[in-house]
Order: sequence, then structure tokens, then C-alpha cells
Amino acid sequence: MSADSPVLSASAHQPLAPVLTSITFEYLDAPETLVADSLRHRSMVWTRNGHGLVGFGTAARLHTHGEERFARARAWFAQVVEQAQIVDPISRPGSGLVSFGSFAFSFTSVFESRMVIPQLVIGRDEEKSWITVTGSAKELEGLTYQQALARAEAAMADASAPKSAPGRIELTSGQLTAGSYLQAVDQALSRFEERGISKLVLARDVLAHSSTSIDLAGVMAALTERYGNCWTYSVDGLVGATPEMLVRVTDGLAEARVLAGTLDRAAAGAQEPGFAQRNLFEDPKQRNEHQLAIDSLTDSLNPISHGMNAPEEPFILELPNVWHLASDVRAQLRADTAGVLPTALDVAEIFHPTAAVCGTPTKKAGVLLRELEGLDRGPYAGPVGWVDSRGDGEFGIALRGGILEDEKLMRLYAGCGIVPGSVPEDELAESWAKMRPMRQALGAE
Ligand SMILES: C=C(O[C@@H]1C=C(C(=O)O)C=C[C@H]1O)C(=O)O
Repeated sequence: MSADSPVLSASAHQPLAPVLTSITFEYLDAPETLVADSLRHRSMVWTRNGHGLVGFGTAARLHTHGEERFARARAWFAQVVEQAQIVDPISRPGSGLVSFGSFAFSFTSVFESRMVIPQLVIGRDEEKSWITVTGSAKELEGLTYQQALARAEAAMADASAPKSAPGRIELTSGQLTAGSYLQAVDQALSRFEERGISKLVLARDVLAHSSTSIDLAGVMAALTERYGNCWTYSVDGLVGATPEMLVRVTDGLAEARVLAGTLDRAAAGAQEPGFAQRNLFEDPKQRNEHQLAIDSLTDSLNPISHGMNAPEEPFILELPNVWHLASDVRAQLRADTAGVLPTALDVAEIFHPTAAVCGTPTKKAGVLLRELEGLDRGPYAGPVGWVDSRGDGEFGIALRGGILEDEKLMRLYAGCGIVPGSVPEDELAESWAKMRPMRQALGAE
């Protein structure tokens, strides 16, 4: 075929990226509550402890699926960045041109992984707040600070969100009933040995039917209030508050928060002093499960970093619903032969799926998962977050959340790490505990 054959052209596989202009202004005298004030039903959100990014509108987006979903997203964003004109006087992680991203857990999913570059982003970190406006050069010609501010105020004043009082919520089984989940855990336990698997993370889904339209701004407000220490995310109807950081990249430094090992804070006896210490920190089954997650991260990090800094022992992360065994891991990323450092999106692809959400060893666990779980996880347990034009960014694991399937219906997901010795009924109870943040945010309990 000739070189100019349309079949072989790059654009047949890779949609052409738009040519964008992105202008950032420092948002002077922004209120402390800027991020909380900006949450809207359809805004794109990444926030923790009052800092983060809120996006409005779409300047450009890419939808993709299958095994190449990360590669396509990376290539598309790299091209966007290369072509863009970026005016960013404050130059910090999350300022300038930014894309939100949400990726399917599995290459088999029908869910479309996506990159979304908002028209307007409001950002805030420990030191500064900013507004970024993105569009065509023509649209943004001569844009002043006052005009950018007016756009931000208009986006925040947008009343399109269903601001109704929370409705009555009824929970029903999703693709996996409680009974079939118990059965799947049992079957997993009986197959570990013959399959050479030491851990499998089995998930299930529950449907939340609301009597009124579900207001995602209200859901996020509830999550940020109670789970301020988690990363609250929202991209195209996928919403939740995850305690697990897949990777944050800041100027070549990669940081991850690995979680594995869980204890329900509503369990019998949980009020007794030392309960988490005895039943989590000192429990060999929980420690083993945690170690498997650390080992899988080490394996992924080694080829792309100059060694990693992991604490000798995990700590106990206390959330309102559960305790977790947690480890914060850091590593200096290594540049490739051309001297280019991996971006947050590159590292997210390399880390995904971790043992914390799939199992050990990953490939074998993935196969058994497809046999036993029988669930299209969609974006649940996939990377969700953002990346900027410098390659800095944050991708969390989309846990403790749900997907708005229509205005009155949300699908919630939760999964549990199954290791030899796991008790099916305990795992089912743990999955309910992991859905508690969303059940509460929806007003279902
Ligand atoms: C799979 C989930 O959580 C993961 C599983 C954990 C466990 O089994 O102990 C702990 C944290 C997460 O890595 C979930 O919340 O759905």
C-alpha cells in the first residue's frame, strides 16, 4: 500500500488532536472554600482537603477502549500538548493545560476510557489559586483576567444541576447478587492452588434507585465533608472518594499510597481499644495481603525508577467506615534514553492493575477474575485523575464510588482481596462497609 493510503494513515488509529490555546491567571483573593464552592452536578473534580481541580465544559475529549486505551490517550495528549499554545505564568502542578482522565479497569470492558480537557479549570493548592481557560486561539484572543473571572463565576453560578432534596433510595442487586458473590469467593478459594494464585480481588455491584434526580454536587459535598482525607473525583458521572493513590507525579517524583488489608469499623468489638492493632496490624493474613500489594508495586516501579522508598511497616489508615493497612511509597523516576521522564499517565498505565484491585500474580488473577466475577467493572478500580502539559498529575484508583447510569440510578461497586483463609461472609460484609461512603452520601443510610 502506498504511504498516503488512508487505511495506513496515523489518523485512522489515532484521532487527530485539536489545536488549543490555554491561558492561566492567578485567581487573586480566592476564598478558602473555592473548590468546595465550585462543585457542580456536571463538573469534573479532583479534590482533597480543599485543594485540587474543578473543570467545566469540554474543550476537547478522546474516547477509546481496548488494550490500547492508555497508549491512545497518551499519544493524543502528547499531540495536544505539542500543538498547544500555553500561557501559564504560575506554572505549578495542575496549572496550564490539563486533562482529566478515567480508564476502564479491563481491556474487555465496553466502557469508553476517556480524556477530557475542560474549557475552564479552577485550581487551588497550598499556596495559590488559579483559573485556566482553554479553547481555540480565536476564541481566547485578548482574554483578560476580568473576563476569565467572569467565566469562572458564570460556571459556578450555573444552575443546571438538579438541586432537589435527596430522594428516597432503594438498593437492589446489580450484576452479582450477594449469593453469587459468596459463591464466587468460595470458588476462588478452591482454585487458588491449582491456578497458582495467592490473592484475588473480587468485586460486586449494587444499584441505588433514587425517587428524585441524583445531584452529584450534593453527593460530592457529602463525600468531601466526611472523607476529606480521601481524593474525591468526578468525571462524566463516575463519582466517589478514593483513599488509594495509584500515582502522583510531581517533577519526576512518583508517590503512591498502597492499601490492602481492611477492617470494618462497624464490626462487633471495633470500639475496644487496640482492636485495629490486633486484627489488622498484627494479623498475618492481613499483613500477607498487604505485602503482596507492595511487592507488585515494587515490580512495576523498579524498571522506571532509581529505587524506591517504602517504609518497613505499614501504618493504619483510619477512615470513617474502615481501617486499612497503608504504605506511602516514593521513587525518583528515571528518564528514558532521550532524557524524557515518564508522565503521570505513563506511570498510571504501568501500575494498573495493582494487586490491590486485581490479585497476585496479576495475569493469572485477571483470567480467574473474568471467569468468577462475571462483572464488567467499567471504570471502577481503573485509574481516575488528571495530567498536565508538564506530565505532572495524579491518578487515584476509582474505588468507593459509583456510576450515574441515568438521572435516578447509580451503580455502586466494591471489592475485597481474597487470600487463603478468607471467609466469604466476612468479605461480603467488608464490601458493604466499602460502599458505606456512597450509601451515606446518597442518603441511603
Ligand atoms: C477493591 C477495593 O478496595 C481495595 C481492596 C482492599 C482490601 O481488600 O483490603 C483495600 C483497599 C483497596 O485496595 C474496593 O474498595 O472496592
